[in-house]
Amino acid sequence: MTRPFVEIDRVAMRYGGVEGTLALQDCSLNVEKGEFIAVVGPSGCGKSTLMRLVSGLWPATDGNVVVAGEEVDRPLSLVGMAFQNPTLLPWRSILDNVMLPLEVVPEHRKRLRAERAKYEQKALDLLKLVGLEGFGAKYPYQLSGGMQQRTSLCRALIHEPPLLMLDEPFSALDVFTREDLWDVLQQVWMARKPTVILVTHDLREACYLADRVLVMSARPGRIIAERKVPFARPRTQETMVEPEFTKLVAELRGFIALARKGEEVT
Ligand SMILES: Nc1ncnc2c1ncn2[C@@H]1O[C@H](COP(=O)(O)OP(=O)(O)OP(=O)(O)O)[C@@H](O)[C@H]1O
Repeated sequence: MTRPFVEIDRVAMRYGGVEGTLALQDCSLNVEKGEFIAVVGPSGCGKSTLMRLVSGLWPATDGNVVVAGEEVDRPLSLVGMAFQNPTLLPWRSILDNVMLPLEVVPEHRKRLRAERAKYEQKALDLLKLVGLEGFGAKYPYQLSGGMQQRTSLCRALIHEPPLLMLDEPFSALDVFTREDLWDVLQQVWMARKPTVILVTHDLREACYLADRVLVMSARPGRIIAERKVPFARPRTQETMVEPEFTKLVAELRGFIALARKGEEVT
């Protein structure tokens, strides 16, 4: 049997030393290669902390994080990330912001030098895919928040990372833009099958996009429930009005309500 692509084994994370905040405790989960999972849970339960540990941005206080068979002990280069706040570099054009991972990840730098035109075209194609054709030469301040967020999604995808870590990437967007981007992400996932970990507060988003939804307890966070999402792909607006979809969303909402009260999910 092949190993899961991401293995999180009884991880704990405490910020600020022994007296500090215990964000995660006894948190375990596995993600298979090419699987799309969503992590949901009460506010402050440690979802972003979990993302930081898997990306290697913080070391765990206890337990093990293994990605692609290797212990995570430094920031991973095989990961693409997008967060709620797009954090574009204001002095770089939109195109140059999208190209950034190719410049900072050593193994891409050489390829970029040899084939710049090809990668620029790829960045422009991604911008087109998210509805930003013609905006490559603009600067972040010239774009709306939603457009900046779409740029940040392109930046996460440009180097075709095998692992995509998305921490509430759509939460600041209006509902129409958000649902458009769900379809873009679904399209990218279906075409390339990266392994995806998506943190979201939006249960419809989780059920629209993921193969499996994992529910976290209140802080210190750990996984307390999971549900497979059985709907065929590509999922569409019709999927979201199916009774089974509504039922799944309601069930997950019930789990989170219990978690917020510190009660067990059975
Ligand atoms: N850098 C930090 N230093 C100290 N405490 C932190 C730090 N980052 C997070 N925390 C604390 O760890 C706990 C978990 O935070 P985290 O951001 O992981 O939760 P979350 O589930 O992503 O929250 P939300 O749903 O509100 O986005 C919180 O109590 C938070 O205050």
